[in-house]
Order: sequence, then C-alpha cells, then structure tokens
Amino acid sequence: MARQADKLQPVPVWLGRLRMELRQLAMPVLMSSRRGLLSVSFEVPLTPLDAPPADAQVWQFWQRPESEHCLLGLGLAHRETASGSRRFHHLDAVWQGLRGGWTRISQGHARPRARAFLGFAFDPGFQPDDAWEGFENALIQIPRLLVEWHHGCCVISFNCHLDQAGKPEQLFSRWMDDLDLLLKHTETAEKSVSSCLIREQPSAGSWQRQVADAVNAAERGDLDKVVLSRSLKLRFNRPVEHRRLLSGLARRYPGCNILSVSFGGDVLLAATPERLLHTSAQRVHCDALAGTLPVDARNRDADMEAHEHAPVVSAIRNALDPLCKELSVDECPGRLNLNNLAHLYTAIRGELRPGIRAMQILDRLHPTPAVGGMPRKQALEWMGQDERWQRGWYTGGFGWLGDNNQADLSVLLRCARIHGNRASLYAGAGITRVSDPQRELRETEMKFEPMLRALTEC
Ligand SMILES: C=C(O[C@@H]1C=C(C(=O)O)C=C[C@H]1O)C(=O)O
Repeated sequence: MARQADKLQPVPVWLGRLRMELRQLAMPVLMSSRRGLLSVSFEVPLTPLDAPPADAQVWQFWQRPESEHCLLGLGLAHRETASGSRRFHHLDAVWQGLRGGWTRISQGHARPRARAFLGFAFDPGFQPDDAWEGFENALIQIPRLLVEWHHGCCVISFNCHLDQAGKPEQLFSRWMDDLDLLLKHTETAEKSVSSCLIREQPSAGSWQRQVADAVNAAERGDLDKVVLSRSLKLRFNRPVEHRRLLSGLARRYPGCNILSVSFGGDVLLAATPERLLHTSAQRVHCDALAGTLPVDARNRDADMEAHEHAPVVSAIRNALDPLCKELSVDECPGRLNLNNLAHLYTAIRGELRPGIRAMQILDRLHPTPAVGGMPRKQALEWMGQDERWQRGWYTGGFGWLGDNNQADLSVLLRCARIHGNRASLYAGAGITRVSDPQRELRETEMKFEPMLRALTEC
C-alpha cells in the first residue's frame, strides 16, 4: 500500500486542530434532540497501518492490499446481532434503519460516509461457545473510531449512537483515547516463535475415512458435493504476535483480503482469496473459487478439479439470476495462483435489478457449494453428522457495508483463531464422487501451509 510520507505533517499540528473542530462540529448535535448515529469525518495525513494498534481490545481490520484499500475500526459505537435462518433479513432491516437516521458531518475534503462491519458464522444455528468467545452468530458493528485508507487518502470518522452516547465529555474522552491508541501504534520487535502441534480435529486417518464415506454417498447419488473440513490446534512458547502475522500475510498474499477481528477475547485473522460478494450501486461481482491444485499442476489435474468447480458456478449463477438484469459468467475457469497452490476461478458479474440490496444477495448466496455443498440441504445434513466441532466463523463471512449499496464481503478461509499462545487453524476440501481421500488430505495440508508458515515466522 502506498505510503503518504510526502503529505505527513507533525502529528500535534493537525491533532490539535482536529480536536477543536471535532468538538465544534459534534457538540451541537450531541446537545440536540437528534437520535440515531452520528459520524464526524476528517481527512488526515496518516500513513496506512498494516495491523490494528498494539493495545487495541476491540477492533475490525479489513485490507485489500491490491487495491490500496484498508479499513480499521476501534471500539464500539453500535452493534446489532442476529441468528437463525432470517439473520440476514434482520440485519438488512437494521442496516437500512441505521442509514436512514445517520447524521454525517465532514470537515475539509472528507466525504461523509456510512460504514459498518458485517461478520457472520457459517451456520445460522451457531451459538457462541468458549471456543468462539465474543463471536456472535451474525452482527453489524459500527466502530467508535473508523479509519479508512483508500488510494493514498486517509479519512478518520468519530462515531456514536446518540441514544447511547452518554455525557459529551465522556464521549470526547473515549474518542481521544481511541485516537491515542491509533497514533501510538508502533512496530514490534521480531521474535521467533516455535510451535508444537497439540491435536488435529479429526485425526488425519478419521478425516480420510469421512472423505471416503462422502465419496460413496456421491457415487450413490445422495449428494453431488460436500465440503469437509478439519482443524489444527497449536501451542506456542509465547503469545502469538498477531499483528506481525497479519503484516506478513499481507506482504505474501497481496491479492487476498487480509482480515482481523477481535471483540475483546480471541483474535480471528485471515488471508482469504475468496470474495463472496462485492457490490457498488447496481453492480455485483462474485467469485466462484473451488478446485485446488499445486501451483505446478498439469491440465489433467485441473480437469478433475472441474467436478468441484462447476456446482459452485451454477449455484452462484442461480442465486444471482433472479436479482439481475444482466449476468456475465466467464466461459471457462481460470487459475488463481497463490504461493503454494492454485484455485480454479470463475468471475461472475451482473447488473442488479433496481432496488436489490447487497444483503438480499448474501441471503441467497451463503453458503455457496465452495464451502457447503450441493444440493445444499443434503450437504449440510451430511456435514452436520460428520463435523463434530464448531466451524464458528470459519467459512462464514466478514467485510464491510457502505452507502449506495456498497458491500465487500469475503469468505473466512485460510484463517486462524488466536488465544494467547494458542492458535486454531481451519481448512476444508470439496468432496465429489471422483475425490481421493489421500489427495484431499494433502489439499487441506496445502491450505494450512501459508498460515502455519506465517505463524512460525512471526
Ligand atoms: C474450504 C476451503 O476452501 C474452499 C474449497 C476449495 C476446494 O475445495 O478446492 C477451494 C477454495 C475454497 O472455496 C478452505 O480453504 O478451507
């Protein structure tokens, strides 16, 4: 991401003015009878961060290095949660309501903007447990401080919900604490961390047996595809330096979305190649990403993987079709090369019918057969019996929502959940009637590798 060294001013100069202007702009609204959300935005000469600040407790971090776009949220201004089969309907209504009553003020060149983070578990029935401390089934969260870097420009927004803001002086001091946290951000010294594997869940042997059962079920015609996953639990000799981990992943995977979330407990981070949904006004873009090969694989291997890829393309096409005026789907899949592996990739783009919102698309899309299976119902039932651990947010989604039907949501893959000196890693593979258990196991190992490497190098 481009640095803004040329625009950099000594921090205290703009900070003093910002403090004064924030007060002048926010106070009349805080003293009024207005309700709903308030945002006050400023353009500031702040260089991009490659991770959340060291002392932050609650944050959401979203970065797309390739397009020089990064969002960082600190603290909590407002949050709405949902679960169950209507969770996206509920959050859609919430989001529309919030946007309707949002007072937005901006200073200088900053454009007033509405931004919220959206995150959700794979399963609408997921209930947060000890393993996923602080992670709700699905939520929309508006941070108290939002920093957005895009193409060399940085806008900082101070947010609050006027119904819950408390006394103005307390709010200003919380805002200033968030800002201090952001400005105090420093690099941490390099440390070597050694790992020891605690356990695999399930063991490699039983996972291969599960794969063989699923292959038999596909041969019988009970299902076409099911994605089975496994988890690795690791313990390190000191707390995992997740910020360093994140910056390492961004360096190595600039084409992926780099994500990190904490609600005060565990830290979830990911370098995911799969964009679930990207909308802006009436345009929609989805990735069909399924079928995995070593980077140096031959075309014959790609033909085998096409079995896994085709159902994903057709499910996304079917989900989008009724919502779109026009839909274009690449004729043949291309290859998306990551460092050690490649995925078959098809871009699906459309023009939405008037009034179609991002959350309505999400409701039809998730879970795609890239992470669930086909037919959806049978595959989910199969997974329910076989996977004896909670996927939590793994294969769920995370990203942000904005004005004008903007949304950028990723599938939570290639992720790790960190708790002190422990980490849980997740990986899965699509199983069809042509799958081979040993090959699928190898595929999950290839998917673990980037995070394992980053963890042991950070
Ligand atoms: C389930 C995962 O990945 C998904 C499954 C893929 C496959 O089966 O080939 C490829 C990309 C993802 O859609 C994972 O990385 O854990």
